[in-house]
Formats: sequence, structure tokens, C-alpha cells
Amino acid sequence: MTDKSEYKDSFRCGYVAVLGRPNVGKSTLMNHILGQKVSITSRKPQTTRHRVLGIYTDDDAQILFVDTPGIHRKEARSINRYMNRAASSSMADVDVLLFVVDGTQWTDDDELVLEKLSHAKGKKVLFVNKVDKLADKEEVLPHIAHITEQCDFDAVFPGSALRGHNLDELTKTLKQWLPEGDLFYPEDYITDRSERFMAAELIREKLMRSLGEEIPYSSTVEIEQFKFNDKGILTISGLILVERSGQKAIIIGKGGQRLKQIGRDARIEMEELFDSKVFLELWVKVKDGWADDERALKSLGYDDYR
Ligand SMILES: Nc1nc2c(ncn2[C@@H]2O[C@H](COP(=O)(O)OP(=O)(O)OP(=O)(O)O)[C@@H](O)[C@H]2O)c(=O)[nH]1
Repeated sequence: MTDKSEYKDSFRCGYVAVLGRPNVGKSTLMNHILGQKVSITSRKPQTTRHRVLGIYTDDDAQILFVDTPGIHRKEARSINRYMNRAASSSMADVDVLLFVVDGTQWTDDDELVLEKLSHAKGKKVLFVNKVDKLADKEEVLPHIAHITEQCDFDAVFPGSALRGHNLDELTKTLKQWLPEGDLFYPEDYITDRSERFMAAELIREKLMRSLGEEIPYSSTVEIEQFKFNDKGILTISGLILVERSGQKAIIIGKGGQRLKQIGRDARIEMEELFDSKVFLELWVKVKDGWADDERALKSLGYDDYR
């Protein structure tokens, strides 16, 4: 470990890539550290489809979190290939790689991420999450041994993103490995994502939560209107794109009830996020086979990974 005293007077700023297979708790971890929701979470895997930059600032450092989409073995659909490429590219040019695993479950997908990580450059930190679920905390030890045998980590933390266990210690460690430098973003920024993007993500989150197992990621959301009127009311029109008409019917629900509930839930969080009264309109449209068409994906804004 580096002696922290030598850093005392200098401000640090840099990038931390958050890596891990879907559903291990990456978004929960980032949201907890930032103290606000910037990345959507759900019980189903693969909700993080976009790279979200979360920004943490305190008196001595600014951490720029790059939240990566899941890495998968199954690359059959374009959208999966796209997500894999995005995840790999976010490993390059960062100061610290933060590998998040679920302390209760190790899978082939974890193995795949670990394999990619072992070839990457930069400081590496392992966060073994969901330890709150283990009756006997020592159960994580063989898990940690298995992982660290395959890849050298500069620090290892068992903890819980949901309960905030060990996150202060993690943050302190991440900060000390950032290069010296001034703030990249103003101190009150928590993301560089646009308000439109945040609005779309909120709708998508409510959609996923409401649909249970039915439509994992064959739907997407476009924001067609995002406008304040002269009374300060924000009008947002969201277009939900699905692959088949059956899916459209499911989303709309009996007598439009499900769509109404999705809209109500999204609107409440939007009002808090944008600090304004919100009028939200939602539409559902069928766009056949969009997930298999990489060009269509790009036209929908999935081309912003560098
Ligand atoms: N018990 C427990 N559950 C957790 C913890 N961290 C996350 N979860 C739950 O695990 C599920 C997945 O969490 P996410 O943060 O969405 O996972 P993710 O890795 O960002 O997933 P993708 O977006 O699919 O890549 C959610 O239901 C979380 O509430 C934890 O520390 N303890």
C-alpha cells in the first residue's frame, strides 16, 4: 500500500472503471458512493446498457466512475456484441479497475471478466459484494483466494453495496490511486449524462421492474420531447420501442393500466430528479427486430462508446 501522507496537500482526479458480470451490484455500489441515483438498478441482469459516468467529489479528490455494461459469453445478438465491446473499451485508459463480484455466487461470466481484467493495465481493486447475505462471513475467503490466484489485486474489500459496508474504505483507496490534478467537472456534478438520458433511463427502469421476466431487453426508450413551459412545468414525451406487437400489448396492459403505472412511477422520480412538476406522456411502438440490427442500434444512440 502507498503511504497516504505524501498525498496530503494535492488534489487528485481520475477514472475508475467498474467491472463485473450483470447483477453483481455495480450500479448499487456506484449510486451508494455518489449518494444519488445515476444508474438504474433492477433484480434482473443486464439493466446497465449505457456507459454512465458517475462523478464523486470531496475535499481531496474527484473520482470519475465509468460504469460498464455486462460482459457475456453469449454474443449472439448484436446488442450483446455491442455491450461486450463497450465493456472492453472502458477498461483502457482508466487509472483504477474496480472488479465487483457477488460474494454468494461465482459463474462462468465472472471468470470471463476476470480473464479480461488479468490482461489489463492499471491498479486493480476487488470488491466482494453482497456479503450481508452470508450467515457466515468467512464463506467469502475461499472465493477471494480463487480470484486472487488468477489475477493480482492491489486491494481487496469484502462488503455490501446495498448496506454501505466497507464503501468508505473502498473510496479512500480508490482516491489515493488517482493522479494529481484539478477537478474535471464542477463539484456539484454527479454525472455528465444529459437530463434526456436520465429521463429515458428512469422510464426503462420502471418498465423492467413492472414486466418481471417477460421482456428482458428487447425494449428501449427514446425521449422525443423534453421541454419546460413558461410556468416551469416540464413536459416529457417518451417513446417505448419494442420488437413485437405482443410485447406492446403487455406493456400497455389491460385498459392501459400497466403503462399508466409505469408512467406514474417514472414521473414521481423525475419530479424529484429535475426538481420540477413533470407532465409525462408515454407511447409504445413496434420496431421489428431492432436488437439484431446494429445500424438501427446506432441510430438509437448506442454508438457513444469510445
Ligand atoms: N443483499 C444485497 N443485494 C444487493 C447488494 N448490492 C446489490 N444488490 C442487489 O442486486 C441486484 C442487482 O444490482 P445492480 O446494482 O442492478 O447490479 P449491476 O451489476 O449494476 O447489474 P447490471 O446493470 O445488470 O450490470 C439488485 O436487486 C440489488 O438490490 C448487496 O450488497 N446486498
